[in-house]
Amino acid sequence: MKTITATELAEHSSRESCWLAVHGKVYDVTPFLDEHPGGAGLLLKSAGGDATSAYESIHNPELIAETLTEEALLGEIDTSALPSSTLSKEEEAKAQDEPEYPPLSNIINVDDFELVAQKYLSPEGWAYYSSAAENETSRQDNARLFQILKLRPRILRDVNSISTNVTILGNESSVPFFICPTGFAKYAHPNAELNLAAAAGKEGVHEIIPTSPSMSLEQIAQARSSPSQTQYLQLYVNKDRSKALSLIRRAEKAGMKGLFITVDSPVLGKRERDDRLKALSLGSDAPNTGIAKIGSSTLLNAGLKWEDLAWIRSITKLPLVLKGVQAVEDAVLAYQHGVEAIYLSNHGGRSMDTSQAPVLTLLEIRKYAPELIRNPKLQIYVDGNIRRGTDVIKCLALGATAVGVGRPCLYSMTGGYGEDGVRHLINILRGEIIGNMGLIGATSIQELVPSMVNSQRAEMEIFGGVRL
Ligand SMILES: Cc1cc2nc3c(=O)[nH]c(=O)nc-3n(C[C@H](O)[C@H](O)[C@H](O)COP(=O)(O)O)c2cc1C
Repeated sequence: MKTITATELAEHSSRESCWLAVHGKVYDVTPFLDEHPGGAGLLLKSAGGDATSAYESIHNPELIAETLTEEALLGEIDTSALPSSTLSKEEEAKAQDEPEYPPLSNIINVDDFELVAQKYLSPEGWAYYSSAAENETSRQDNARLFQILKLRPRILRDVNSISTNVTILGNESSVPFFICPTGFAKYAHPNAELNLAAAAGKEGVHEIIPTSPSMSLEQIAQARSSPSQTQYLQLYVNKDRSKALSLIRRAEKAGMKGLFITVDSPVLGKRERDDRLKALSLGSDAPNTGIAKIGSSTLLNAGLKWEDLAWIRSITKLPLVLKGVQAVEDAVLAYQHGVEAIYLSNHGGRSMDTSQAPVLTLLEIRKYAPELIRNPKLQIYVDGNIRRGTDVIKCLALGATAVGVGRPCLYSMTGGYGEDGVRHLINILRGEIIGNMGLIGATSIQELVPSMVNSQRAEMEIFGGVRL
């Protein structure tokens, strides 16, 4: 392959001729400038120089080969000849002046991690992680529902020995919560999904890997701490069936134990904080494009239908979960279509704003289709602002098998905490679950029963017009 010098590279730093170096290879991205989902401005920022860290902070290493034509690859460059940092003087000064983050022993609840994340993350990273759709009403409502559900502790039961074990899709988990799939984990830590995998394995927790992680599925599978560690793949079913099939085959080969098919985002929710920030930083030529749009442009499939489940079922033996069920009617349909589990979620409020909180959907199912609750053929998972052990206990008592934790897992890696931060987060939640199970009078998850939750106020919000 041809060798390109740093001087030669630097000569191509304009819209008319834009070359970039990524991982020691030089690409001519001029014809791709206007197709880049993040806008030409992002590419031009690194034009004529090394774009590796900018590329890596967002993209999966495989994406470049999948996206650019063979002709775009011009040659190799000796990376030691390139300037070691593309940071501006102000950015370098800021980096040296990094704020100190508290030791993990000072982080005593899940929300403490959010405060660190807000300080640590770049404005883009913070907007992408923390934002939700439109007025962010659903994100806030997910939290409000947990506030109006009240607990009814039972007394004088021997709670000396408490077990939090559950079985999720036939696999043992030490706790009734798992790590949700989340994209762009590298904003939080350079080792991103490797931290999540290692921490989950050491703590006996399951994790769901997103369709488009920031490193390859195979690398994440290799980060397991034991071969029996449980990982699942979240699937945005690609419009192109051959691509969907090839990802499913990779998931099987990499030992994933189930497919979580995301169904709450046929199109992308309008994330205004995310879009606004990108629009500002890229200037007037930028499309109205936040990180979410960049990441999802090739993933979402607006044409996906119930009938497509039969095709997925026909090509794999992996258990299927529908992630993003938001109404009892769809819970019943999912059951009729024979999926192994439904996952009640509004995507952390990031898809449709004012969509009801998943725990309200759980109450809706209890009211209209109680036969689905604790049904041996169907597990139910819930997510959306699970931040306390009591939130977990409320969902389980009302019939969920397990719950998902999203943003906090990303936040827990920030501040340089990495894998230790994720382990600390898991143990904070585990401790709160054990403590509150003791207080409520339950020694196992099975002993958490609906009468331990006073859901009367929340039930007044259940939709009255359901016809099944
Ligand atoms: C930054 C971020 C990225 C996400 N990426 C995905 C994704 O790629 N696929 C998916 O199914 N859900 C994704 N989600 C949704 C989560 O899986 C989960 O449903 C939600 O975050 C749960 O709410 P919580 O963050 O309040 O715990 C993402 C959420 C966040 C915050």
